Amino acid sequence: MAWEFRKLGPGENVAVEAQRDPFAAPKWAPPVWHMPEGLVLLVNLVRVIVRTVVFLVRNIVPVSVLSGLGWLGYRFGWTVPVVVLAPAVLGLSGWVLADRPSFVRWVGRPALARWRLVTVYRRNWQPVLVTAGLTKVHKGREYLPSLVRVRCGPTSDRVLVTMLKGQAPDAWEDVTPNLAHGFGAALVRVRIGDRPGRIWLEFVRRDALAVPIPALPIPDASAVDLSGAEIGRQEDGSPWRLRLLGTHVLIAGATGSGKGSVIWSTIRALLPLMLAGLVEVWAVDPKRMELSFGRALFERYGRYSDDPKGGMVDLLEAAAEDMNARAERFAGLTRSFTPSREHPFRVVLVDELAFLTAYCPERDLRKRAESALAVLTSQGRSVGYCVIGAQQDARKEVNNLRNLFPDRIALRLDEDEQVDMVLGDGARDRGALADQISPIPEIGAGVGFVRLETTPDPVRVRAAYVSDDDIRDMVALGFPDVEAA
Ligand SMILES: Nc1ncnc2c1ncn2[C@@H]1O[C@H](COP(=O)(O)OP(=O)(O)OP(=O)(O)O)[C@@H](O)[C@H]1O
Repeated sequence: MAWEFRKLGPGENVAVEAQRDPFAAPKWAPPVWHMPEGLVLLVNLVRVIVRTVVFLVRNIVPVSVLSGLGWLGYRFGWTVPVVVLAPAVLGLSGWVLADRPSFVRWVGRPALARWRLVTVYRRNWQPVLVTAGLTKVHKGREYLPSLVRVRCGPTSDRVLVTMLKGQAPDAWEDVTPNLAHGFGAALVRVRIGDRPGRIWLEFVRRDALAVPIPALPIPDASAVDLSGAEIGRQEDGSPWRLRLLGTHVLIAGATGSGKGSVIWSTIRALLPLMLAGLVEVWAVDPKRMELSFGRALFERYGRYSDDPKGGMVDLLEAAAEDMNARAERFAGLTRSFTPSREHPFRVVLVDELAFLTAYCPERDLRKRAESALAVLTSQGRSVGYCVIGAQQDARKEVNNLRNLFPDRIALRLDEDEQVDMVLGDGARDRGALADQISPIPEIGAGVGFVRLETTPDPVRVRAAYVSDDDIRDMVALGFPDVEAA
């Protein structure tokens, strides 16, 4: 449609639709006002002043320091600011040398957070959010979610965001790839914020778990905590502690995903208590691969079976029977379990659950194994029994005991829908991308996601790698008499 202007008087122009047809009804549009140049300049000047004041207030500390030093230099010469700065620089250097972690915590990280706030997040905030469709335009006005705070960790940034009124975290979860590319991060996860209407965006700058973690040192017996045995590292660099007391653990992962490293790191963490007679590991090893390496250890400090003709099922049934006897004995006496030599904490380790519950050709054995496992997992927690089951296939039809395992670990999985089957509904949307873990062993083996009790958000972890030599050393430690002979 073409428009033309009609001048009605000085400074009064009217925009009307250009019409070729002389008989058409006239169409009128609002007048276009002439804006005096001086007013335009004034408005722009006010804008610049407001922006400068906002910048100065937001950056009050660096601006005050720099202007103070500048003023000293101007008033008394450049040596004065240097003399003023020197003790501060010396003090900070001394701090770094004396206590680097506290310097990083109180100075390094906040300074990095400030820097990334200004140069990465605030700078790209509007264009990225507009492109990702997270802004709204209403009556010609653009509404933009606001950026509250940035915190920097060793490998990731956490950005606190106030969403638009009426927005939900799902809207952000749907566009995490856009946010990752927009802000130059490897990965973005959406976390619940400190109050309704707010979320934390976690921008992963680099993969802290990309390098294998060597086997952890065997702890002292007094340092072993059955409520949190250290078996690897979390993405934020803190130890990954696996709870064993009062729970059962399911480890799901495709072939080569590193289930063995989770199993062996757990045994390694328990070894001192096994040697002290306070923990027993009963191992069921249908694959005869992973666990057979430490067979001697289980036979001496627990039990071991790889017999497909019924030995493995017998072992499970013996465990269930013993557990029942223990439950009867403890009934009404105690509610919390403390391991002793008489009643050691018993870990029942099943390397491939699906073999016993789905693949075993004998129906009778399958049924017996399933019912022994169901008894152990449903009643064993409070009397010092913990079942650790590993399995390659997370599908429901393969393992319908899954829900009896309160704690579950998802290592690399073949399909995205298996993630929620293992970790529970919504886990993948909350960032548990177990199907995207690298199949290259050095990068992805032993890497997985867990859900901790304290937060519904899945946490990325990596188990330490216990090599064959490490296992040999552990076996040697378990047989000091043989070594001495
Ligand atoms: N935590 C780890 N860090 C680095 N490399 C690892 C780790 N765990 C395992 N690996 C490597 O990955 C390979 C596969 O590991 P592993 O045999 O434990 O997988 P799995 O899940 O038990 O497989 P399967 O189900 O086929 O037995 C191993 O050869 C090992 O070298």
